[in-house]
Amino acid sequence: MGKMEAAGGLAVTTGVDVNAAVDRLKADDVPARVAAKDATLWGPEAEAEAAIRLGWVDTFVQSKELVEPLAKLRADFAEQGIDHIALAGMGGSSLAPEVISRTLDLGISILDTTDPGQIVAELGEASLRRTAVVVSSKSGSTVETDSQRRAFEAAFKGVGVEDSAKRFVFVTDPGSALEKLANEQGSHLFLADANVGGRYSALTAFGLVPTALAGADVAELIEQAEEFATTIQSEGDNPALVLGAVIAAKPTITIADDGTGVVGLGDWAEQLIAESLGKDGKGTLPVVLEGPAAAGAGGADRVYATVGGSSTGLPTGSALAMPDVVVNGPLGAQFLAWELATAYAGYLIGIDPFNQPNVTESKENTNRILADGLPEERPHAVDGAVEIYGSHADTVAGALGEVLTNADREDAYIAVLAYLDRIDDAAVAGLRAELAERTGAPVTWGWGPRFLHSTGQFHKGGRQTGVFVQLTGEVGEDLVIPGRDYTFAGLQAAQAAGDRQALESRERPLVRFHLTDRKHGINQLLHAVRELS
Ligand SMILES: O=P(O)(O)OC[C@H]1O[C@](O)(CO)[C@@H](O)[C@@H]1O
Repeated sequence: MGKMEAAGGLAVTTGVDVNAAVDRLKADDVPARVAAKDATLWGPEAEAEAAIRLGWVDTFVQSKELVEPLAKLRADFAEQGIDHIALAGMGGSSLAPEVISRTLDLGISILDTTDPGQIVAELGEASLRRTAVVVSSKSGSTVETDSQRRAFEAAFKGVGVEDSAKRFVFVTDPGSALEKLANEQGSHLFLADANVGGRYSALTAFGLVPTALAGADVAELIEQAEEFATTIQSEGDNPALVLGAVIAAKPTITIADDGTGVVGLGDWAEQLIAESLGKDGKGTLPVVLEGPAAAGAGGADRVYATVGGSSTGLPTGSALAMPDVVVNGPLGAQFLAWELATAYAGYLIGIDPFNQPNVTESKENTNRILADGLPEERPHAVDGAVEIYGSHADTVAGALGEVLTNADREDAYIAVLAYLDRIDDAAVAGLRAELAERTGAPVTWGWGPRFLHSTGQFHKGGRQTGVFVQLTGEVGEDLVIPGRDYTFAGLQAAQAAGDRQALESRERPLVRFHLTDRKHGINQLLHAVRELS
């Protein structure tokens, strides 16, 4: 399948012709300049941010200091009968732990949501008694994370857990409100390297604290990164350089696990690529696939990547869609390789890979809605358990048909944004592949509010060709957020409405399906899409 470059335990094999881009990166000395943390590389406007965001290039070496204290804390927890880890965190503060947890089968509960049902499900008494909660936030002020922390605190107290502050492990940057709170209430505290942005923080305290507490051998992950780091400036095989050129090569990159041992890296890489590269009206759109050769994997406008743990570089994808690039190697090496590659792609595309200028807009809209109330909206039509907004159609099938028509133009992509429970409502994600089968456009799936910290940046800051489908749903059991005058359902609805306003202000088509009964509504959506040709 074209050429393979392998070094430091990781192999990148690709049929995409990236020779010119790789030559440019080499001629401009980009690998050496990134290794030397040269903040001038992405231009004068990016310099100030880059100066405080390049720590990830080697900070994993310092991360070794975490290994012993984390082993001790895990043993202390075990002595107290605490053997389950829940993680409250969004975006870069939870996506790397999720990949590590899935790859090593650690069973960490990741709460990157405001869906009340998903949170209530974590608060059962039996599970609470054996749970420690890692609260991870670089800024210390992310609303979802803060709300989740408050819910756990109240729940621990509610079931009579003594000294509940000691059930919390905070991971944050020095000087944040979370650091202050940890010190005030006596919770466990791990401070992260402030010179690493959230999406580049996999091998810092953010990636390692929750996973080590759940039993991961994080020393091994660090060693894998260290081995791979020896290749950064290689004049010979340089897999990260090739991967960077591949990421920059086409408007879209689709990503699937190849089934050889790294599970779910696509969700993490999605945030890294979307927030780093989706801005200034350009960038690469990442699309996470359900598996090898899923619908919409390949196409002239996209690079299809598979990721696996085996270092043989042999793809296991079906003959239906052979990958354009195969990235094989252990997880620690994968993290560093994709981070380097994204920074290189930013250089090639001419984008600052360290800021996320459009993320705040939806957050500000949400805050305003929480203060002033939800905007008055009436559905255009009601079809069974589904209210339809933002469409001229009277049926779900008709409205989905409009989505396909809107996406029937060069450069368009479809984004389905589901503010639902990604565990209980998981079946609805089948909509992505169904839409992908029926259109030539890339189709990306996002669970709200999780995607707001990932592809949300691209949708508002990248190429303005998105066709959006927003899904919201009635809530069964709501949950108060202690100390706040809104509930989780209120926050979730305000986030959906805030993002809707941000997208609509760009005059992008957005149809919203509100499920008045989630199970029935999901069945209806899936049934309706299958009726479309
Ligand atoms: O770790 P924090 O500060 O809670 O931020 C979580 C996420 O929110 C963002 O800042 C913006 O969406 C991401 O870049 C980040 O990973």
